[in-house]
Amino acid sequence: MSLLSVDQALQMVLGLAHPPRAEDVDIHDALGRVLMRDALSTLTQPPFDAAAMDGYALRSADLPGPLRIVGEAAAGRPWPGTLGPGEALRIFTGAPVPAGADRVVMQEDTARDGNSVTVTGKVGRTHIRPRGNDFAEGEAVPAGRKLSAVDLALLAAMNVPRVTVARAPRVAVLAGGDELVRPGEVPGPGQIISSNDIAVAALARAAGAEAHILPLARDSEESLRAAFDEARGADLVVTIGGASVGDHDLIGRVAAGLGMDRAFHRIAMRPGKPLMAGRLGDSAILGLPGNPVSAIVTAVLFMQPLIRRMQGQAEAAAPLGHGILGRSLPPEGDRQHYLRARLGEDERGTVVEPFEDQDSARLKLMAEADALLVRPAGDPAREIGSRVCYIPLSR
Ligand SMILES: Nc1nc2c(c(=O)[nH]1)N[C@H]1C(S)=C(S)[C@@H](COP(=O)(O)OP(=O)(O)OC[C@H]3O[C@@H](n4cnc5c(N)ncnc54)[C@H](O)[C@@H]3O)O[C@H]1N2
Ligand code: MOO
Repeated sequence: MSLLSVDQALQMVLGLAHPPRAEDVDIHDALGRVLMRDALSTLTQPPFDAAAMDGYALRSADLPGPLRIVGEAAAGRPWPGTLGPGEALRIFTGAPVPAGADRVVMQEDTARDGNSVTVTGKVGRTHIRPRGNDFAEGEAVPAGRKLSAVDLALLAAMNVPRVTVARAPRVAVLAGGDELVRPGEVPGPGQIISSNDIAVAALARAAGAEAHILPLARDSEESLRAAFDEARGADLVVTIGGASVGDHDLIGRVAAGLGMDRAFHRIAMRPGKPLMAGRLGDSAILGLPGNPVSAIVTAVLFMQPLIRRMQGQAEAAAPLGHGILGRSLPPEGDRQHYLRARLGEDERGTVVEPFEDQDSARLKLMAEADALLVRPAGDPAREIGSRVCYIPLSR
């Protein structure tokens, strides 16, 4: 039987997402959250025609003067009058431009003599920011948007102190294996440090989740059942390891015993063939392979998109870039291949240079990669300079 393609598997994984749940949060707490309702500006910005430069507000018809200075306006200190013929107002950036004036002349282009000012330079732009030229009352930051630092500033300027966002999906990360100990502990004979759960939880958080790393499970059904019990209530349970065909690969068996409705448990992907997905009670479940690179690649390709979809993001899949191949490659096998690669630039554009060694246990090489070069199953041999797709890896 042929294995599911990566695209088919991704659609099934995205289908595991529950509809996003709404909560209201203060904008201070909204970084990286996904808006569920349009956030509507309660203000127009600027609220008045505003000076864009320090200088003098005046009437173009009076140029070049001399003009009589009748007062002063600064940001937060408007001048209440109307400018008459032959008059100028000393004005500072951000101040309301008074009625009657149609331009601000920079002070560098003027000569002042006591209470009068003459324009000495060439006048060009009006240096007035018209009311509403940034945004108008009622304009929206649209639903579906993942809020950046700049978006938070925009919401603040719009006087929107609270927003309705998708609740952060709760993700429980479950690593298991008798060989694993925690960072800082001293590994015994045959033991290594558990690293995958650290990366997977961080990737989950980067996609907007609240991630919780469970205690390390041992290679026994009892230990795994206890771990699943602790994961109860999570929107998504992500297991790591124990997914392949070895005698100790228990995850699938234990999850099945607990009633998991499995969507698939192997896909045509390299690395990452032993990927599993399904549903366990109210939780989605993703079983990532144990090899460090395989766990991280499948987390980027499946877990992060699922977390994004759980927050209502339409564009959930990992983004694709296009570039030029930096080294020749032999024909591909029957699984879609994600090769760790470095990105460079030359006159042809982005150059994608895959590493020679693609061992899925080499974490340090993975850490040196900027991108995953994507090669479809059955891709023929490729020459240097071929056009290729890649998934950028954020640092
Ligand atoms: N006979 C076969 N053997 C294997 C196959 C296969 O198809 N037939 N597939 C290989 C592939 S591909 C992968 S990927 C691995 C996946 O195996 P598991 O998901 O069952 O993972 P484990 O056996 O538990 O571990 C594999 C490897 O990764 C290390 N590991 C596990 N968890 C962590 C962790 N949290 N942090 C760091 N390292 C971890 C573990 O010690 C093993 O070295 O199976 C191949 N074998
Ligand atoms: O499928 Mo494994 O994930 O190649 O290392």
